[in-house]
Amino acid sequence: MSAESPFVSDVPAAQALAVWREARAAAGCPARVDPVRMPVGAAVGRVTAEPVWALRSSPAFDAAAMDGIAVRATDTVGAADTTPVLLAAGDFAVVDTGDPLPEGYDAVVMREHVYRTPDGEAELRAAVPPYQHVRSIGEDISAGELLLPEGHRLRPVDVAACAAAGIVEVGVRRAPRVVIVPTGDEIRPVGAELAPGDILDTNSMMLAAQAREAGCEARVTEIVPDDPQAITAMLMEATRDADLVLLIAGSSAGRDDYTARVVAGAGVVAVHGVAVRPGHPVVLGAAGRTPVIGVPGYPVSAALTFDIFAAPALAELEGAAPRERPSATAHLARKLPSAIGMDDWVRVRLGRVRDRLVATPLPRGAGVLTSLVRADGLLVVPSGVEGHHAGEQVRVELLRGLSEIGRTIVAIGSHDMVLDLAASALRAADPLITLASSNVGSLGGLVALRDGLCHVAGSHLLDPATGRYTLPYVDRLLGTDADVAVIRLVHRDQGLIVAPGNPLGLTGIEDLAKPDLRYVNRQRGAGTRALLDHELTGLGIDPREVSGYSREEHTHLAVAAAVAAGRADAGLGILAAARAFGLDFVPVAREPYDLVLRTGTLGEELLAPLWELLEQPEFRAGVEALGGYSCAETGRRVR
Ligand SMILES: Nc1nc2c(c(=O)[nH]1)N[C@H]1C(S)=C(S)[C@@H](COP(=O)(O)OP(=O)(O)OC[C@H]3O[C@@H](n4cnc5c(N)ncnc54)[C@H](O)[C@@H]3O)O[C@H]1N2
Ligand code: MOO
Repeated sequence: MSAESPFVSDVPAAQALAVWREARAAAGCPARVDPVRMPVGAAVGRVTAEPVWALRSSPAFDAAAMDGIAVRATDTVGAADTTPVLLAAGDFAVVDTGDPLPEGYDAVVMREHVYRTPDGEAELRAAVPPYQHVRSIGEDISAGELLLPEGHRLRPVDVAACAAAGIVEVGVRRAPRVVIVPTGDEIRPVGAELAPGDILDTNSMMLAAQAREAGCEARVTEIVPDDPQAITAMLMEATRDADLVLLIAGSSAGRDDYTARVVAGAGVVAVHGVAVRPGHPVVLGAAGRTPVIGVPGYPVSAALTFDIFAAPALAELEGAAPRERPSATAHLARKLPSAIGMDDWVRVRLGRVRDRLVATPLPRGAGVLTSLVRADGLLVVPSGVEGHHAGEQVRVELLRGLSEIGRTIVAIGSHDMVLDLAASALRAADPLITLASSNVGSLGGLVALRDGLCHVAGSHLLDPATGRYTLPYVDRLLGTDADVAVIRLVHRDQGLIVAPGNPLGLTGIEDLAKPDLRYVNRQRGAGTRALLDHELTGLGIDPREVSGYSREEHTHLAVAAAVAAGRADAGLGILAAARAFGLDFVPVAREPYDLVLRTGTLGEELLAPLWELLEQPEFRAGVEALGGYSCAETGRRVR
C-alpha cells in the first residue's frame, strides 16, 4: 500500500463513496467526461453538457388546432340554435389541423359544428370566443426560453422538443467508457470447455451489460491469471481508454488475492472493504488518473457492487443524477435475521396478498446469482438492525412494476417441482402471470397462510397420530372451523435417493440404521422429515441410530445433490429429484401434495388460471412425465 493511501475499511457505502470521490479528485481523475456535439436525434441517453435554449418558437405561427373553418369571432356573436348566423363564402376559410390560421381570422370552428348551405355558406349555431381551437405562436416553446438544463439525461421526448425548437446539434457528455478486467487462474471464457475447478467468466458479461444499460460503452479484456505483474500490466493497459476500470475478483484475503496491492501500486486505494454484504471486500481507488473498482468475484457481490459504487460514479462523470428505482412498503413473509454491522442487501420476491405487498426473502449467498434473477425487489437491512420479524414492514426497492407484482401468485411452503412446471406453463400462457414459490417447509407454509402472507401453502405433512396428511395440521394451526380450502395438486412417490446402481443395496427405511450409512435429512418442519419420523417410529428405530439424522438440507434437489456429490449415501426425497441428478431411487411411500388456501382466495381472478391449468391434459401429462407423480386426483378439493 502506498504511503499516501488514506485507506479506510468497513465503512458504510455512502461514506465509502465520499472517501473515494475525494481520493479520485486528489489523484487528478477528471470530474467529468468530455463534452461533445452530436446530432440531436443520436443523443438519446446522453447527458446535456450545457443548457439548451430554444432557437425558434413552436408552433412558429398561429395554427388551426382542429379540422373545420377559420372565422372572425366577432362575426359569430349572437349565434344560437334559434338564431343561427350565416357566413358568406368569403367570410370564412376551410382549414385542417396544423394549418397556419389564414390572415384576418382569429378562431376555428370544428367541422362537426358547421352546417353548410347549398349556396356555399356556413351556418353556425353557437358563438365562438377569439382563439377558440387556435394554437398560438409559442404555445409549446417560445424562442429564447430554457428548454433543458445542463446535466439532464435526454429521453425521446427531450430530443423531439429540441428538434421542434430548431436545435440540430446538442452539447452532451460523451458516453463513459468502462473497461472490465477479469482475473483468476480458474476463470475461463464463456463457451469454453471446462475442467474440474474451472469457472466461467460470467461476471464480465454481466458487468459489461450493466455498464451498457447505464449508458456507457464497455470493453472486456482478456482474462488475466492470478499474477500481480500480469494484473498490473493489464490494469495499466485498461486505463489508457477507460473512464472506469472494473477489476474482477482477488479483492479479499486469499493467497491469490492481489487486487488491493495492484491498485495501490498503480495509484491509490481509498477504501478496501465496506459495511455492505454482499460486496464486502470491494476496493475503491485509482490507477494513475483512472478510477478503479476492485469488484468482488462472487456474482451477486459483483452485480450489487456495480449498482452501489460503479453506477453513481459513472453518473457523476456524466454530471447527471444517478438512476433511482421506485420503492414500496412490504410485509416480510418470514423472519429475516441479519448480522449487525453490515448493510445486508436481501433479494426478495414480491406479491400482493389481501391488499398487502408481501416480500419473501430469497437465498442470501453471494454466489447465488439466481436470487437476483428471481428477485422482484431488493431490501436493505441497515447495519444497525439485527434483522426483522415475520410480518414486519420493510421498504423495498422495486425491480418490477407493481401491476406485474399484483399478478403474482405467492406460494409458500414445501417445494415441489410441479409448482415450477406450473409457473412456467402459466407464464407461457400469459406473460403477466407469475407463480412465485418459496420453500420454507410445509409447516412454515401453513403458518404463512395463517398470517396472511401467501395465497397458497404447499403442504404434504403427515400426521403420525392419524396417518392423515395436511388436514390435521390445518385444523391445529388454523382452527377446525377456519375458512380454508385444500386442493390436491398431485400424489408423488417419496423414496430413498441413492447413488447410481444402489451400491449399498438399500431396500427401505429399515436400512438407515446400518452403522456406516451416511444419511442426509431435511429440515425440521419439512413434510419429508415428518414422513421419515413416521416411518422410523413404525419400524421402532430411534432417530439416534441414523447417522446423519441431524444433517439438514432444505430441498429435495439439495438432498439429491449431496448424494450425487458423494457427501451422503441416502436421503429421503422425490423421484424427480433423483432423476435430475441421474441417481437411483428406492420407493418408500406415495403421498399427497396439497395446496392450502383461504376459501375467499379460491374464487379470486388471480388464481383462476392455476385452476384451469390443473385441468389441462397436456399439463398433467407433463407432470407425470417428470416421474414419480400421479395426477389421478389433481385439482380435486379435499376440504
Ligand atoms: N478469509 C476470507 N475469505 C473471504 C473473505 C474474507 O473477508 N476473508 N471475503 C469473502 C467475501 S465476502 C467475498 S465477496 C469473496 C470475494 O472474493 P474475491 O473478490 O477475492 O474473489 P475470488 O476469491 O477470486 O473469487 C470468489 C468467487 O468468485 C468467482 N469468480 C471470480 N471471478 C469471476 C468471474 N469473472 N465470473 C464468475 N465468477 C467469478 C471465483 O471463481 C470464486 O468462486 O471472498 C470471500 N472470502
Ligand atoms: O461480501 Mo461478500 O460480497 O458476502 O459476498
